Amino acid sequence: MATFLLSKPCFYPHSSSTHLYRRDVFQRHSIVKYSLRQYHHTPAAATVADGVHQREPFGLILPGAPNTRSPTPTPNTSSATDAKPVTNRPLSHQILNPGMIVLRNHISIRDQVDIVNICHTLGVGPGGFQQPGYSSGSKLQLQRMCFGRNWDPETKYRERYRNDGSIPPPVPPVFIPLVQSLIQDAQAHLTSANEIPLMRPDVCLVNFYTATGRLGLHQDRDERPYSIRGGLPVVSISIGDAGEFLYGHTRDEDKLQKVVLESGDVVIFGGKSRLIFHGVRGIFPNSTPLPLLEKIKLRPGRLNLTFRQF
Ligand SMILES: O=C(O)CCC(=O)C(=O)O
Ligand SMILES: [Fe+2]
Repeated sequence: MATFLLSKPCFYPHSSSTHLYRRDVFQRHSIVKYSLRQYHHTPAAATVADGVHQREPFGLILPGAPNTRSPTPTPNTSSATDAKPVTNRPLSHQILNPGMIVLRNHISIRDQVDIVNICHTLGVGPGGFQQPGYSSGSKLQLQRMCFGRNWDPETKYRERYRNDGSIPPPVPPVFIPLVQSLIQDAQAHLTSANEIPLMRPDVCLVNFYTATGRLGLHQDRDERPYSIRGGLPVVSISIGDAGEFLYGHTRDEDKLQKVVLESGDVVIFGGKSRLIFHGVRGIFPNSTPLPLLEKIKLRPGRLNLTFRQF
């Protein structure tokens, strides 16, 4: 039976290095239990006769075996006890703005695999991935699935049903403690925990960008006033290919700042940055870490989950 672990980083230095190492803190749960028992009873499949849109299932995991190539050899200068994090990137953080932080490499490869598995299973089911668009016919340059509440570029959170007649699955419960522990990790780096308040995620947008994917500059401002005015943070997890993320308190492209988000990175923006403008300018193709591709045949591209409290 497949298992599901959400491990969070642990802030204690390894005895022989300044790198920080993870500790697994959550119990393993069954992904099969979550994805199949809980969610696959959602509404009947849409048909053309209903006058609703058909949708091609979009899977995150490609058929076939994962990449079994061993990672590029690196000179082994360390002793046997001097273990390296699996992606060779240390845990670190960067405060980007008041109320906005990036936690680097905070999602373990094992958890990334489990997150991909959950999003794949739900993504091919009712309420799964589709390319959002406008009534004019123009489309966003990504595949998207919502958890908890339907969000549409025109009707925002107002329409319960999607154009294919389905409703989104709820936020998988196993994500809730993960998101909350990420917020707590962020708070530990701030002068005051109030800069990024704790929240309980009940909605999430799950985006998948292929090599040509992107997302225009926008604010996440459609959640309830309680959430927006309270500065309850958006917690954004990136997996797969790296992406160039733009942000700033302005729409002026020249004044925006940018940061490259890699697999396992987490951006949190709340408090004074809750309404920050942000977008994804592009994807760096073939930049998914090999240790991830050795465990799961993730489709080329970038997966991003943004959790919010509605
Ligand atoms: O993909 C990202 O990093 C950002 C996604 C985002 O801003 C959104 O879905 O609202
Ligand atoms: Fe956003």
